[in-house]
Amino acid sequence: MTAAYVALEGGSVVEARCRAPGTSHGELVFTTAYTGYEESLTDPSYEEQVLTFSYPLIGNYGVREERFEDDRVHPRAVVARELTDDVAEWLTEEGVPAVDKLDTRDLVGQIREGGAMKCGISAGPDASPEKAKEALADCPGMSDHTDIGAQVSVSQRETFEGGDGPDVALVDCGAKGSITDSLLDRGATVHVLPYDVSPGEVADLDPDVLFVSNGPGDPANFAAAQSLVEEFVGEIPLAGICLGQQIVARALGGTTEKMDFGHRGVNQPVRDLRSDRVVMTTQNHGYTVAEPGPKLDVTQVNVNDDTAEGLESDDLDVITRQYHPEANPGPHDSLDFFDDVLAMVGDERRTPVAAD
Ligand SMILES: NC(=O)CC[C@H](N)C(=O)O
Repeated sequence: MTAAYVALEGGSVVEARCRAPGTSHGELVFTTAYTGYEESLTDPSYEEQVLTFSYPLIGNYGVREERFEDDRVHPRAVVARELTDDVAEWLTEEGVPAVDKLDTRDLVGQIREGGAMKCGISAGPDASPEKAKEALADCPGMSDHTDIGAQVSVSQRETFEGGDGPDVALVDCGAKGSITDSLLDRGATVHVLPYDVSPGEVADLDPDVLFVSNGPGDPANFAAAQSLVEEFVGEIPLAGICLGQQIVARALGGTTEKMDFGHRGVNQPVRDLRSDRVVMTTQNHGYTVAEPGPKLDVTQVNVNDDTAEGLESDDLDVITRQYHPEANPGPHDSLDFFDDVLAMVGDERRTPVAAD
């Protein structure tokens, strides 16, 4: 068995088996999702993180490109109890180190106790505990990645023609492909814009909706997208998913903070405060909105810890979600979010979550 080592903040080093060689580091986080590894591993929100799967067997239904959310793997390394050959080969081709045959239950327990932590990984024929520790010592904190948007965004506008629906300007801070697909499915035309697009370029486009995507890292490091929201709020309907919700909140006078270990999985319960309906949601975030600010109402909360899951303003035409209504992976219970976003165009806005 080719060796691998995972060095953790605090000094411990865990021995593992190499499934894809290399040296890497990142913020060690875990997802409890038991399916959807193809989607999670290609989700740009995991940029600069090392993803641990708490579910013990990853890869048992192969690797299919049609499930990918982007054209490359985003976590800097992958940790699981057991990775199949299919996934090991894929990650080897992608140059993303992967390790298995370690006690992921213990690792997840440590992250829950100590919070998301930095780690260093050394895997392959030349692997050593020292190399893993050196990689850990070089690991920046998540908030130190001050221009992380540049690593995941399109560099110029890409337009996807839809039907007769509205024109959506999607600010790509690391967008999952399923967000564009969900809008196209509803007849919208989607203009995918760089994360640092100027207000002038958006004004020239004259979209019907400004939509801020999900993405990696600290929302405080997306100043350009925040300025866009400040510029266009009240002029154009605004939507946001995950990082997008955090950026919109910050732009409208709210605050964000880092969570201990975040929410990552496909069964996070969310209560809509107006209908009292609870839906299961897909989540992947380590920051959260602490204060929504004076202009936004918290309309949905996480049942487990009461954090803000939905923010809205009827007056300003703003709807955002902290979770991932586009699913992929996970439940489809919240796909109607996209109907609600498009319904802000014109006068026919519906109640965001219908009571049963
Ligand atoms: N999925 C996302 O958009 C993640 C948002 C942000 N990077 C966080 O960790 O909170």
